Formats: sequence, structure tokens, C-alpha cells
Amino acid sequence: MKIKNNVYWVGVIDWDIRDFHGYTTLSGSTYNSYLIKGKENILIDTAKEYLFAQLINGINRIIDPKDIDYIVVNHVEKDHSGSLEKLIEISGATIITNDKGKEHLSLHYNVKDWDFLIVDNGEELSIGESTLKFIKTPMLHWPDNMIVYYKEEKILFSNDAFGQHLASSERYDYEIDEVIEYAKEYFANILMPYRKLIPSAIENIKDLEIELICPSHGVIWKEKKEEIIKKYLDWANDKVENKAVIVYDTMYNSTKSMAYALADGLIDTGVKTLIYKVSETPINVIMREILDAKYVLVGSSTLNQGCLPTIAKFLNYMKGLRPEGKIGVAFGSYGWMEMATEEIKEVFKKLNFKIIEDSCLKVRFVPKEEDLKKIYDFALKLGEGV
Ligand SMILES: Cc1cc2nc3c(=O)[nH]c(=O)nc-3n(C[C@H](O)[C@H](O)[C@H](O)COP(=O)(O)O)c2cc1C
Repeated sequence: MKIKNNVYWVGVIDWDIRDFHGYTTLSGSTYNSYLIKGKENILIDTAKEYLFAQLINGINRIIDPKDIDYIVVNHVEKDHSGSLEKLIEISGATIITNDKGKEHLSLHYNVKDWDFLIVDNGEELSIGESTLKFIKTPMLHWPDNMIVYYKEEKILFSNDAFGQHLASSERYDYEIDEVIEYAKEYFANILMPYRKLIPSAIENIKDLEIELICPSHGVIWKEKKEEIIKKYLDWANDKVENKAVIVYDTMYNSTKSMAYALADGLIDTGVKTLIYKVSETPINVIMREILDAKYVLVGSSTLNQGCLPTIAKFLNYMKGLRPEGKIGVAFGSYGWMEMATEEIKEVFKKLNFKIIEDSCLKVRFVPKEEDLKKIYDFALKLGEGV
């Protein structure tokens, strides 16, 4: 599909994928590969190995794949590099990447006979009638990541930055109502741990005249590109809304009734509140909402002197993504020796959450009406900032 004069989207839509290294991709994903056609043909990134046939079909509609002269590897993760070996076999193309990219490629593939052109940060290359500028974005989200600016057509090929896990027949931001939500979920689950590096990366592109941002997953940013850049800065700077996310699990619903009482109190003070039973919600959806939440409330009953396993899994995942500075509340029902909230608070501490505690947040067995009233009153005070 043509996206600009000599530039084509030749990516692959992975309609079926539902598990992307633990990220539940409810609507699949895409691996976007872009072809710059010219005296010298340049392919930007590739697709997973099992989708090689579709990738080749897409390229074949524009040029003979044998005629690819260069392949830009912005990021070595196999969702973008998986088809490289076969493409190089067919075309003998030269790989353009940075020093880390070459190192990572050599740790994934037998690169002995591959031709490399190694670029540095800020370097420009003239290839055929095209000028490409390479900007390193290390740790967004691997050490090798970089982005490419195509000067003549004013396109930023941003690789995983600004991506969304979304399989759709549409290719542009304005065609997808929920595109910011998809991008937010991607940010929360892939980029959040490295978010402090984002403002300087955006600083590096701020003087570029950009008409299209072409990421390696999801749709192309055309009408909402300023909006998504602004959102990236907000998310990177931990901007929060007056919002609470309550995450819980339960065996016999005692902790659930505590979660609902907390929600009632928060809602009555005007806090936007979301409740997720962790065993029934993809953790990536929960993290999307935690990204810009002011309050994070985690509830678990005590099972065998600890949290429920589903909550332990969630806490471990959240710890890795490192949201920081939230207001944290731990709660739960127990029988004889309460242990779950201690485990929850340990994680809160590691994330520099401000922990708010109260004796009403631990209830022995089934909460009575007066217990729930105390919890409701606690949530009222919490929402009012008392
Ligand atoms: C298999 C099992 C193990 C339990 N282990 C503990 C425990 O180690 N410490 C404790 O205080 N309560 C323990 N309990 C009691 C539960 O925490 C208690 O029943 C609680 O009210 C359950 O809340 P829920 O309905 O929200 O899951 C255990 C219960 C079960 C069924």
C-alpha cells in the first residue's frame, strides 16, 4: 500500500496473535515494514519469521524482492528481524544498523556473510535519491533501538516508539477511534520502565518537519501525531488524573466486597474509579489504566501465608514496569494470620508509592456491614485527600 510518493507499507497483519510475550493482544498486531522505492530500494524493518511469505507477497506487489539493496534494522527483536535471514538470502541486501544492532544481530543469527553498514547517532546517509538520518534511541526499549527520518518525504520511521498492538485493515490514526488507548496500553507495557529517557528522545526530533510517523506496530500517525507526542511526554513525566485503579482477587468474595466498598467511597468523592478482578483481566489492560492513575489499591486475601498467586503475578509484573509515586492502598480478608497486605506493601515500597494504611483494610473472614462502612468512610477520606 502506497503511503507517500515512493514509500509503501509492506507490513504484515497478524490477526491471530493473542499472546505477545505475556501481553494479551486482544485484537492481534501488525509488523510494519516499509519500502522506499528508488534507484536503490530500501526496506525498513521486517516481520516475524512465520509471516515471511506474507511479507514477500507484499514486497512483490511493488518490486522484485531480489532488488532490495538495503535493509534498515532499527531493532533486532525477532518480531522485526525474524525474516532477515531469508530476505538476505534472496536479495544479498546490505544491513544498515548501529553498533548495538550489529552486536544483537550476531547474537541471534549467523551473520558471517552479511554486509553491514554501521551508522552512528545523528548520521545521515544518501542512498539513491533518498536521504536518511539515523537517531539512536537506546533502551526505548532495547539497547539497540533507533529511529530513521526520511528527509525528502518527511517521514519518521519510529520502530516501536508510538506503536500500538492492533490488527486492522485501516492504516491511519484517524481511522481508529480508540487509537490513543491502544498507544497508551503499548506505552504502559513496553516503554514505561524507560520513560525517563523519552523527553530527551523527543527533544532530538523536535526540529524535524514530520508529516507521518510510521511505527513498527499498528497504524500510522498522520492527523494525531502532535497529540501522541504530547501524550508521550505526559506519560513519561508521570502526569496523573484524579483516578483510582482497584485490583483484587478473592476466593470467597470477602476481599471483593472490600474492593466494592472502597470503590463506592472513591466514586462518591468524584474520583474516576476502575475495578479489575485480576484473574479475569489481562494485566496489560490493568497497567494501561495504572499508567495515569493517582491511586492504586491492591487487595488479596491471605492464602498459605501470602497473597493469592494471581495477585503475586500481577505485583511482579507491575514491579518490572515501575510506575512510581502513586498513592498505594493494600487491603484484604484473612482468617488467622494476615500476610497478603504485607507482600503488597513491599512492592509499593519498591515503587516509592505513598502508602496509606488503616486498620479497617484488614478484615477477619467475612466483612460485616460495619466493616464495610468503615472501609467506605476510609475511601471517602482518601478521595478527599484527608
Ligand atoms: C487454602 C486456604 C489457605 C488459607 N491460608 C490462610 C493463611 O495462611 N492465613 C490466614 O490468615 N488465612 C488463610 N486462609 C483464610 C482466608 O484468608 C479467609 O478465608 C479469607 O476470608 C478469604 O477471603 P476471600 O473470600 O476474599 O478470598 C486460607 C484459606 C484457604 C481456603
